[in-house]
Amino acid sequence: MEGSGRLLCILRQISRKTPIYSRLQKATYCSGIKTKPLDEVYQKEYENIEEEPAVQCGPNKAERVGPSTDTLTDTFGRQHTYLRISLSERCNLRCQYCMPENGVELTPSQKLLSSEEILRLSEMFVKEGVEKIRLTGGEPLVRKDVVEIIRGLNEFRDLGLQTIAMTTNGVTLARKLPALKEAGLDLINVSLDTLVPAKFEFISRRKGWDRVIKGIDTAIDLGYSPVKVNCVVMRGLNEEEICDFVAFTKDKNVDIRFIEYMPFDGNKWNSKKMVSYLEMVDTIKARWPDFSRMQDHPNDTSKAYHVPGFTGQVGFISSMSEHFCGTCNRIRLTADGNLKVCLFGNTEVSLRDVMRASPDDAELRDVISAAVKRKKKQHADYLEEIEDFKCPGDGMSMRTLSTSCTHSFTTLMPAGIVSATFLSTPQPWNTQIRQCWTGDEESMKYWETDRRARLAEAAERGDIEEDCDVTEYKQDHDNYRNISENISKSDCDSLTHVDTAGKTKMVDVGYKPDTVRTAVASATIHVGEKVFPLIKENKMKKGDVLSVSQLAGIMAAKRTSELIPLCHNIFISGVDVSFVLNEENHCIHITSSAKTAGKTGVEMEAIMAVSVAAITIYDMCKAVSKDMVISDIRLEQKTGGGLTGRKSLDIQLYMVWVLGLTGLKSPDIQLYMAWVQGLTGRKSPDVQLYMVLGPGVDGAEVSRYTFVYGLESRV
Ligand SMILES: Nc1nc2c(ncn2[C@@H]2O[C@H](COP(=O)(O)OP(=O)(O)OP(=O)(O)O)[C@@H](O)[C@H]2O)c(=O)[nH]1
Ligand SMILES: C[S@@+](CC[C@H](N)C(=O)[O-])C[C@H]1O[C@@H](n2cnc3c(N)ncnc32)[C@H](O)[C@@H]1O
Ligand code: SF4
Ligand code: SF4
Repeated sequence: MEGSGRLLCILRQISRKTPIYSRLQKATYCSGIKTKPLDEVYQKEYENIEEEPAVQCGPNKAERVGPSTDTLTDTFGRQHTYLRISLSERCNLRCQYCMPENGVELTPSQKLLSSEEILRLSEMFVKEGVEKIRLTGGEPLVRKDVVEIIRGLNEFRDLGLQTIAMTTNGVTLARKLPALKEAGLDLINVSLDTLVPAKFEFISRRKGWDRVIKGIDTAIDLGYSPVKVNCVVMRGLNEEEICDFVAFTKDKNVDIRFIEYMPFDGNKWNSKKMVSYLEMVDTIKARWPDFSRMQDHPNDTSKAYHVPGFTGQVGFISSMSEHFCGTCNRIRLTADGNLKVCLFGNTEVSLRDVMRASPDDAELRDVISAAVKRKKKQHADYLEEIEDFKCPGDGMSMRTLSTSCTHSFTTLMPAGIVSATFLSTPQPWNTQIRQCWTGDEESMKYWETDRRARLAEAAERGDIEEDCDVTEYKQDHDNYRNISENISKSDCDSLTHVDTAGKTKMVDVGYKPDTVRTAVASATIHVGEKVFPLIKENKMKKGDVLSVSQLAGIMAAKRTSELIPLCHNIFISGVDVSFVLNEENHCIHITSSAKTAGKTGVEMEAIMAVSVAAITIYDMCKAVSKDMVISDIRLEQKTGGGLTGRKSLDIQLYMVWVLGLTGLKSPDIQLYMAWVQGLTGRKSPDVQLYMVLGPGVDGAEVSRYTFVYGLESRV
């Protein structure tokens, strides 16, 4: 709807929502060109309009919830009644999808907004029609004057401010929330991406899971309802926890909001890591078929759902697959005082400079109005620029890729019976994630360098928040060390493939018991500077190099016995191939893991997988350059084999759970682990856990414990 039609619509909205006629004095044409005051031109129409239900108007069907003035109305008729203020650029976590490991470059403190400046700007925004202010960041709670700021905002209720909200990582929430509430905080959103403490540490590169849970519980205890919990879902990292998170809403009044992973500068986003809203709904419906949609609130970013009978609810923030720009009512203020009219927009205008130059609000209003009028219709333009972004129509291919991820477990719940399939290998969890979290070189480096030293450095820099226990960060991380440290080098004392007469023979493994065996292999292909960017940006004419090579590797592993003469044909229960791109050296590191439950090992399959994946990369890229070198094909580690294997399992534990978790919790597993550690003298013993779960036992819960301890578990 263009011109006067849209304007009429706006007028209808305003008449419905705004009893104060004077607000109309400031309204202008939606084209953004300043014109005569509305009362002169459209008085007649205004008078003829009766109150009526919400009208969706304009090409974007903008829903007006608030009576913001023209200053905050954009050219698409969207009224911006929701201001998000970043209180700090700093953060006490380093979530991989959000911040680089060493944090962001910090603005000098004199350039940051003081609390007085934040309050002055807020007051002006509220006078212009902002009804909701959300404090965010960085991490808002690292700001020392946060309580004073909320107290100051609370003074603006009479001016029209209805809601003061905060989004926090929750690490220090439990302690600070009573004061925040007393100062006037109405709503709280807490971010939590995993229910597995050790995984939390991997994702956020800091400890603190238990603190966040405590923060959520404190918020519930203090009467916040619902407490919204934000979970960014990333394939290969936490997607398998979606149902666990839904189960979390069974008895807790929380609103779990699954967020589609969004691309931001340098956060290594790629479409394969993104799990779309519809895919998540499918996953949940497979377990709870009556999982259903609820009524959304206007302007909500999330689509509300629930499992009937559950206390809490679920939401999906589908910024990528189904954007909600049409009803956008948000603007943002950065910690250094820039106004950002769109989360994805590049344009920012400094309100700080205008404000510091003049005590008069009029100039500020003009600058804000001009910026709001420049706001684009939606962020799709930005997404189209991201070559890797594909609409979730191709969700199937994403799903296909994810099925090769060996560490993930599925929790299958046919009515009343709990069973779970655990495919994790007996390595510390971080190694498993490293294999699955493809292409993330930064994470690889992180685990490979001495984190204690780096944490001490961070503490010295003051990067770690004052009230976070630094000593906690410095704790020994032995638990997470790669198990390969503990596996002695293969004792090649005899060559079993050659018989005494020097002829070849296939070793009879018939007498060996079936045991679970895993192998990890790696290879490197140096592709050179011409080819590297084409692979990285997925621009190779022949197709998606990494996806094709991944499939080639997996297929090759399955056919190893046909190609290597004396190899046994074994049943492979899982195989995964992943890649890490090394920009500096223009090479790709390929890792594979293979798994079987049989009489002989799977290292040949793992080695085959990386070899063929490397050759396939060569094949896909040879038209661009033939200067590629495949090197360093090797076995990284091998586990399993029971008492007859060279790198034998330390122990197999059998456990039976029939009475639910009351009788068996994390400490029990800890106890067993201590016992096995004592028995074997190894810090990370190689343990296979067989579990028989009875009805009423939460398989997912049990799996979390075993996952944390890096146990191989079979149910
Ligand atoms: N596209 C887009 N996504 C946003 C915007 N604001 C928040 N989000 C998404 O919503 C997620 C959760 O943000 P929160 O800080 O909890 O805020 P919120 O969802 O607006 O909170 P409510 O006020 O409870 O609706 C973010 O991680 C983003 O993914 C926005 O302006 N545009
Ligand atoms: C940037 S954080 C700031 C507030 C606070 N530090 C926190 O983590 O809640 C606000 C929200 O943005 C989400 N977020 C950050 N990076 C994201 C990304 N790449 N994709 C989707 N959501 C993201 C976070 O999970 C969090 O819920
Ligand atoms: S806690 Fe929030 S601001 Fe900090 S790194 Fe994580 S998402 Fe980003
Ligand atoms: S991307 Fe921009 S326009 Fe779209 S909802 Fe977010 S802030 Fe609004």
